[in-house]
Amino acid sequence: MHHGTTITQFISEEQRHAPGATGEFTALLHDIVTACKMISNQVNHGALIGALGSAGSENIQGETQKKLDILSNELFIQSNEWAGHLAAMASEEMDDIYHIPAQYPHGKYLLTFDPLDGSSNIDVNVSVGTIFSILRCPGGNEKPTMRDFLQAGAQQVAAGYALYGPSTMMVLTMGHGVNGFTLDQNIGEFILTHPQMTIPNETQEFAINASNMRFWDAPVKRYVDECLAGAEGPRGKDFNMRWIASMVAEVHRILTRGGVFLYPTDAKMRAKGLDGKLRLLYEANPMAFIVEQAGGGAITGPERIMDLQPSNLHQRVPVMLGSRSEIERLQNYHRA
Ligand SMILES: O=P(O)(O)OC[C@H]1O[C@](O)(COP(=O)(O)O)[C@@H](O)[C@@H]1O
Ligand SMILES: [Mg+2]
Ligand SMILES: [Mg+2]
Repeated sequence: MHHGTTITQFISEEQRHAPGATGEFTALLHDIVTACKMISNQVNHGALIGALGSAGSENIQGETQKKLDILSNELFIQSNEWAGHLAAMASEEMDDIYHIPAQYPHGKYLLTFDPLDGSSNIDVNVSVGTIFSILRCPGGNEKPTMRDFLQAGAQQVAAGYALYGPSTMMVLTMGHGVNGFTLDQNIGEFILTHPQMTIPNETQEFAINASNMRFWDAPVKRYVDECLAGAEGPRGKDFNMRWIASMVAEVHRILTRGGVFLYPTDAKMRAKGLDGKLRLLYEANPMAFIVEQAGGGAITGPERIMDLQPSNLHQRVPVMLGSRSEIERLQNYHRA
């Protein structure tokens, strides 16, 4: 019986055609895959291993950390620090960059990650995920600094996410389209189940946290109002709405059946000195890379996310992503 293509086979096959590939990148992705399998295992066991609930601490963004946020962060580090592919790492759950300990060899890549995205959903047993992005380290691997991480999203070498839902999936781009893999728990391997994922251009589904409606800027208000007006409104069609509060699950839905996801900035955030909710380096950029590689668009409102020059590690940005024609419309509304 043919079991299908494993993620390891898939990555190795792609790298075989990459000029100058040393195997370092392939090995790095392998370690990331292993980390996600370990996190999947912890998330699946939930209350059985006492993993639910809050850890009683806060991250640099002032958000309460869940036990599984911290555990996932540790698993990601342990799995990726030893092999010599990385110069440094950065994570939502760590204030500063993580230097590779001196006893391990250093490599040429940088890894940023959100170890557990949507963690407010953990205790209610709704889908969560892991998001990651791989960059080259421009300053060499001897003394990487925070500045090495401040690269536009367009510089990403690869990006992906793991989704811990009814099944565990890994969705990956290495800059040649987007492919999805499903974890076969019996053999412990991700198998290619969703080759060449693409986002339909048109859609009738949007996702936004409407509890913030009274704080929205005019272009966002206009867009949502027009969707809500349905067949009788200017759009001439009815729209459906979803809000999971796990960006990974929202992006996965959009990759599967189209749609748009909006987490805009608003008056309430600006009053707190924030530019958005989602983080540029380990949420917005990797998701923008995946969405664009699947034929969709990803903007802040007026600008393409992957063109932004980051100014700090935990920078937040407004995010609008999904079906291309809707993203173009939203961009036009923001530029009008
Ligand atoms: O709770 P809100 O305001 O609806 O925000 C939901 C958003 O927050 C996030 O959960 C942020 O990620 P973290 O859980 O990693 O902090 C996104 O995944 C999601 O889209
Ligand atoms: Mg997150
Ligand atoms: Mg998180």
